[in-house]
Amino acid sequence: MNSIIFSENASVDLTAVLSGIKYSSIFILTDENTKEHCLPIVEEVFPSNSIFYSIDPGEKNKTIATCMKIWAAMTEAQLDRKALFLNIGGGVLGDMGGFCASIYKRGIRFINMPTTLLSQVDASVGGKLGVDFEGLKNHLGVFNEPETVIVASQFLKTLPEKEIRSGYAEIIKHGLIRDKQYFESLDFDHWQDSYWAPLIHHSVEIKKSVVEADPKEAGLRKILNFGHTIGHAFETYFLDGPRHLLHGEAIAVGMICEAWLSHKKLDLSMAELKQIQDAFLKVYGKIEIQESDLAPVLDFCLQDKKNEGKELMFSLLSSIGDCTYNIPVTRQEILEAIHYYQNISHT
Ligand SMILES: O=C(O)C(=O)C[C@@H](O)[C@H](O)[C@H](O)COP(=O)(O)O
Repeated sequence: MNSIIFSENASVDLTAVLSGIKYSSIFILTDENTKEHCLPIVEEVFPSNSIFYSIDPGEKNKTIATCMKIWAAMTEAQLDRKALFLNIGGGVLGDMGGFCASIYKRGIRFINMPTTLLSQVDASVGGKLGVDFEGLKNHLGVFNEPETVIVASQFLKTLPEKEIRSGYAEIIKHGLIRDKQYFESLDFDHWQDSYWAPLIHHSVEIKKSVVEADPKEAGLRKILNFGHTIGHAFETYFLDGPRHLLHGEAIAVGMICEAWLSHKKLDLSMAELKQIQDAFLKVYGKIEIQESDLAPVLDFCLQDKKNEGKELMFSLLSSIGDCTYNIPVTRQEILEAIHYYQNISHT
């Protein structure tokens, strides 16, 4: 498992990390947002021969086509196998940059500096790397750990509220799957005023405990995917259109639908289902789903990585704080879950 540094000062900690690694050259990947807002925070640290490369931001650019541009830039810069790759960005950039580093000349070392709340509490742990393919989320990828991850709270100040809210969904998920007390300690009415450092720390601890027990998702790690079968399907379906959803917004919908499935198929009580849906609706409101959305969303669920053969396998809650995996769910049940969501009254 890689080391994770919780940093109060990104420049100081990056300097310390780089001075402990021998490398021939350093390739720094940013996107157009982090180039403007985050790179200046650490720029002074890099040697004069560093190579900087920036990509367009957003999930729609998490593709092999973008990887090919990155690999071309690495090749043009003549990076050798002792080169070091540094990702400064959110989950999309970290997953894709780590993937590029892992494939280039059969793999060079990389460091992650996650800059969004989402990537600090989620992608910072567990080495899931890759890209979307033919519209399917993370369809191509590998497991590979960075040398080090530097989680610097400074970067959060550069984010719009919508991005923070997106990351908050993964924090809520960590409570739901592993720690009821954590879930109940969250203030859904005033989530914007949360003190993020302890939440990031605790979420990382929860995720680490799961990943350490099952690094390659043979079993237990599937609980981290709660809300993601239906959530990823909505995220993918809305990706290019005007109803585009951030990852956290999509999995918030997914977690309400999958909480309903948990109530129907496992022991999640009606009271806890209501507690969960109220929490998400307070923070994310409700999205409009039309009948014509249902068939394509169901088709995307068929491609989920947890499925076995033709069987759709979900991670569901027995109660808040307790998640079980490999629960078969039918297409009809998914439809019912989405109908449940559509019919919730929310003002
Ligand atoms: O780390 C994991 O394992 C997770 O499932 C965490 C998820 O929150 C994360 O979004 C992950 O990238 C999803 O992976 P996928 O295997 O469903 O593509």
